Amino acid sequence: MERVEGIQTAPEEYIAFIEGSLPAPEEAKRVLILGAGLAGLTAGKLLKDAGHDVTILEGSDRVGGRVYTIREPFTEGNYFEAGPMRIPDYHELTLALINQFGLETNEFINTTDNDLYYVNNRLVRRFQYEDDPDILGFPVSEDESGETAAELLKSALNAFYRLYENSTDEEREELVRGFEQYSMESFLRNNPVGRSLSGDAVRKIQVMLGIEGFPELSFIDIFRNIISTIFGENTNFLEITGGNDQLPKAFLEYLADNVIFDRKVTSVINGPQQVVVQTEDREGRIYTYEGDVVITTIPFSAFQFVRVTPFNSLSYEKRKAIQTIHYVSSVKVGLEFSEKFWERDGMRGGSLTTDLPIQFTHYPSSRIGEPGPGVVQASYTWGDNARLWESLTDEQRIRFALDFLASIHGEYVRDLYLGGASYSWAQNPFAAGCFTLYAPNQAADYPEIIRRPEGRMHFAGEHSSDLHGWVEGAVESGVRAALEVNEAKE
Ligand SMILES: Cc1cc2nc3c(=O)[nH]c(=O)nc-3n(C[C@H](O)[C@H](O)[C@H](O)COP(=O)(O)OP(=O)(O)OC[C@H]3O[C@@H](n4cnc5c(N)ncnc54)[C@H](O)[C@@H]3O)c2cc1C
Ligand SMILES: O=C(O)C(=O)Cc1ccccc1
Repeated sequence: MERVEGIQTAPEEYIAFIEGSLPAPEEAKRVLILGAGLAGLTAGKLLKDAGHDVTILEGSDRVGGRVYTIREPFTEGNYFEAGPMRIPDYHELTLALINQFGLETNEFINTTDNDLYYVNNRLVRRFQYEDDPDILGFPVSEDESGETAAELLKSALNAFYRLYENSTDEEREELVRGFEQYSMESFLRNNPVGRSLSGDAVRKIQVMLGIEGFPELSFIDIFRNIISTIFGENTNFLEITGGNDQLPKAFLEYLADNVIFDRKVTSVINGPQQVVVQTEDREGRIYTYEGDVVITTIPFSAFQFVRVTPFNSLSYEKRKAIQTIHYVSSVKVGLEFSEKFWERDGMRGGSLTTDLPIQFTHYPSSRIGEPGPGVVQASYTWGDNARLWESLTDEQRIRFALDFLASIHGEYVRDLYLGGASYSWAQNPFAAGCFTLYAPNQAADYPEIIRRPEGRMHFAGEHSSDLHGWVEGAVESGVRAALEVNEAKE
């Protein structure tokens, strides 16, 4: 499935702002930025470069937010990405930042013909499955047999896909409004513009394309953010060699004087003359900061614990969006082994897809062929599937993930196991979820409501972009909010 042109592309001039600078402002402002994730760091750097007085208040003790590379307890420089692992090579703003900071990248090998599928107790390779799409035993209907999940999905989406691809921006807005009522599952089962699929064909798509975790969520948002990207046939991905946390850390070198850690924001006074932000540190000590404007990048899930006054300084719609925007959960488990056994099993990058609770396993794309220990992202789950793992302790997640890997690669891998780590984003109070995916009936009106400034408050973060769940969405929103503040007249 090709990526639809115009999806996931930021405004052209944003690259110029990142590579150059914002236009000179009429007057410098005191800017308070809430959150030192990629949105806050991007906005902070642009506004500092433009001459504003920037303070970034971060609740945790590190920059990066959902960009989080876990390095303990792994050995020899190994790590696993608890957050982003892959950057599409057309996410130009993210690539511009990576290049600006001189960071090295390597291909993230998202899929190979050797990919493993372990479904309905059958273990096959991708080339075998593509040769015989019924090999995994989904009881699809007669006219649905002989088609892979991607082919079934493409046939069901084609009409909408063509409509969307050949539409102007205005026509796309109408399309979004016309189709926002559909969940992924309802669209596929009762297709308003094309082929409807049986429940078992939908199940095959959900398992094989990993969206079984959230079939009840917005068809439009899943189409825009997953289908034409991750499963786009010609999407190439990259990763930052040595860990994706090097991008936020590179920002910190430049913004060290502007970021204040251990400052959990508890309230914002969005006043007519200025803003006042109150924070707490881990010992409960209160710190208050004054500014001319505030940019909040705090995920709207966690933002519900921040008191904003005067109450009417935020509109009813904004408060409704803060309270009702949907966040998907996610849990990842990384396991280190003394040998890269997976390479002997033909896995050099690529993935395992399974109906077992681990859902997705991703094999390393770097240090391939080098002797010594390696870390496998043994489990990556979204939505309902992630909730299974949230119920477990770190040790239980590691043990279950090891059990499932051993059932696929052989019991001998247990003897090679060195150590592991897991991470649940729903259990991080500064994220309270993994990323935004709209529920039905949110895709048309929410974008404008979420991102529009109100009073002296500006809103950035992946939730405020149309690239939900991507670093690119965070960066794009940081540029937009910085531009708004830079141009705002007092
Ligand atoms: C599991 C997972 C996998 C992902 N995979 C990919 C991928 O492969 N490719 C990709 O491009 N993107 C991926 N993403 C999405 C990407 O990580 C996010 O879109 C992006 O990092 C969000 O950046 P942000 O600045 O909007 O938010 P965040 O990174 O969440 O930053 C918000 C900041 O605010 C801080 N904060 C929160 N509450 C408070 C408070 N009350 N007071 C003070 N500070 C506070 C947080 O600590 C955080 O530092 C993934 C995300 C997850 C979780
Ligand atoms: O690439 C990934 O793993 C992501 O998390 C990106 C993403 C974005 C939106 C929905 C699902 C996955």
